[in-house]
Amino acid sequence: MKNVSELYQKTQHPVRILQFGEGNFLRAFVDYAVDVANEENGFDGSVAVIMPRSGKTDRFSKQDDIYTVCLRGQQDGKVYKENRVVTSVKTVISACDEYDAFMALAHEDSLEFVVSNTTEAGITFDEKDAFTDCPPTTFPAKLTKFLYERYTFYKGAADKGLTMLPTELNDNNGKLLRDCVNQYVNTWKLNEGFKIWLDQHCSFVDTLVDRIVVGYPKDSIDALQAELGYEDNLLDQAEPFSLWVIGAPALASRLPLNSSKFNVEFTDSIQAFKEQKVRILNGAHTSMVLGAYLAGLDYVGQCMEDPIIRKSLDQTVFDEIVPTVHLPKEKAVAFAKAVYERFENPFVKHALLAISLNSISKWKARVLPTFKDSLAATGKLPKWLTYSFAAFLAFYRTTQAGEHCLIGSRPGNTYEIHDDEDKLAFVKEQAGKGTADYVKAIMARSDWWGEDLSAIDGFADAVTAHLDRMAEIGVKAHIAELTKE
Ligand SMILES: NC(=O)c1ccc[n+]([C@@H]2O[C@H](COP(=O)([O-])OP(=O)(O)OC[C@H]3O[C@@H](n4cnc5c(N)ncnc54)[C@H](O)[C@@H]3O)[C@@H](O)[C@H]2O)c1
Ligand SMILES: O=P(O)(O)OC[C@@H](O)[C@@H](O)[C@H](O)[C@H](O)CO
Repeated sequence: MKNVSELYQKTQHPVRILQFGEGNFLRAFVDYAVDVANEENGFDGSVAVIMPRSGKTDRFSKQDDIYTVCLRGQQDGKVYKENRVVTSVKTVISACDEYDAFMALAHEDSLEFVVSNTTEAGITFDEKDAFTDCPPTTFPAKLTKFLYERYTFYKGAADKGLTMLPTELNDNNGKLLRDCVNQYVNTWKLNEGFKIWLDQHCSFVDTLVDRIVVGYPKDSIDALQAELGYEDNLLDQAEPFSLWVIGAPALASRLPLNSSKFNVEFTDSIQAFKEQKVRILNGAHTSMVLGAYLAGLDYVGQCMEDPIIRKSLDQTVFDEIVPTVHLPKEKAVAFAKAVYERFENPFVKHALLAISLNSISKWKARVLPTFKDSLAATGKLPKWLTYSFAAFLAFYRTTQAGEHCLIGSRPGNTYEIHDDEDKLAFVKEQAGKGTADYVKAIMARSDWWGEDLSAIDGFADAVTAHLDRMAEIGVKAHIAELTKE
């Protein structure tokens, strides 16, 4: 079978976008949108991708950076199927191994935008980074060096400033990125002219993204390749739904990515979109998947078909999450119902284990604010969100280490637990203690949660009781029991 790159060729467009992150999400979202906009809207742009962490780029170069995005799902009550060969990626460069090539991109006359998705762990400041490092470790440090190179090369020209569009799911991602860059500028004592250029001619915009991307579909790849008639080792699978909310209405004309296949909303008020999406969609994922996995399920679609897990999700979403969303109730309910249809998508298998990655920072960002609002509004611990913390603790509880991960177990198999290594080391240390001590030790990590969760009245006892009951009758039976309370 021929490779996709033997059948398709890269389109030639000036590099308008620098992209930090080579992951599945950006390739099925931004690069896909650019590809469509080149065809439909005359965007005339290509993307230079930077791999922010160490790793090889040869899997991209072997295919001349070309790959297929396979969208599968329901739209307007009909089955939607699209196979699009994306040719908008001009190059993929490793910031670590090809530092000079990375810096040379700062001289590209046509460059206008910087997009990123480095996960919620990526936008951060590390005091150990030095200006002389080539490259420094964090994404914001690399970006600061890149911007400085551009400023120097173009002698501070006003029209060479860049617009940063981070897509990480952190709150106020644009501001967060700007703050990190400013911290590097100050720590590295970069010159006043650069500071002014950064302030006046560059901008950092908050954005919110929404599309379920499952990446390379290991289970169905043979059938997909047979259908396509070629081999594609970078194939990326996702749902048809797309939404990119960009917090700068003035960008609409410069970034014509809205098309018949991709939705972009330019608005001044991004926060309402963000709260609704992160609390309902991501919150539903994070509060459901760890317990559902321990109960024997593997994919989101299976959870939607399982009467017990489905009922637990209904009660979590409609009784506990939706009432905390600061939007008219009908709107939040309608959004939740649409999310359910996306979770039910029979064509895209979203693995619970994929969603389990980094559950500590996810529970903090995606569930804790809802938990606290619900507690404040009702004066009671929300039953399901309390249970979700216990499910997280049950999923993480193991003393067995693997390579850069922990090894957990459920009846019938073991599984890998991936999170920050220092967090996993602490969990492993505490896991062998008595249940109440294990719960308190994790809850007391204010540096993980932003506060000491064991200080919340009754929370530690309630979570301990859930863990005891799960151990006694099994996770599935415990969930079933809770649905009847
Ligand atoms: N997959 C989805 O459905 C989806 C949808 C919306 C948003 N997202 C967001 O996109 C992010 C990536 O998802 P993905 O599916 O592309 O995963 P992926 O594993 O395919 O890619 C992860 C990317 O993040 C980079 N990265 C990871 N840790 C980093 C760090 N500490 N510093 C710098 N770069 C780092 C990697 O180099 C890679 O480019 C997720 O965190 C999620 O918040 C994903
Ligand atoms: O991609 P992650 O690992 O940060 O989170 C898992 C899912 O909750 C997430 O990918 C959603 O599917 C996505 O945010 C939908 O837009």
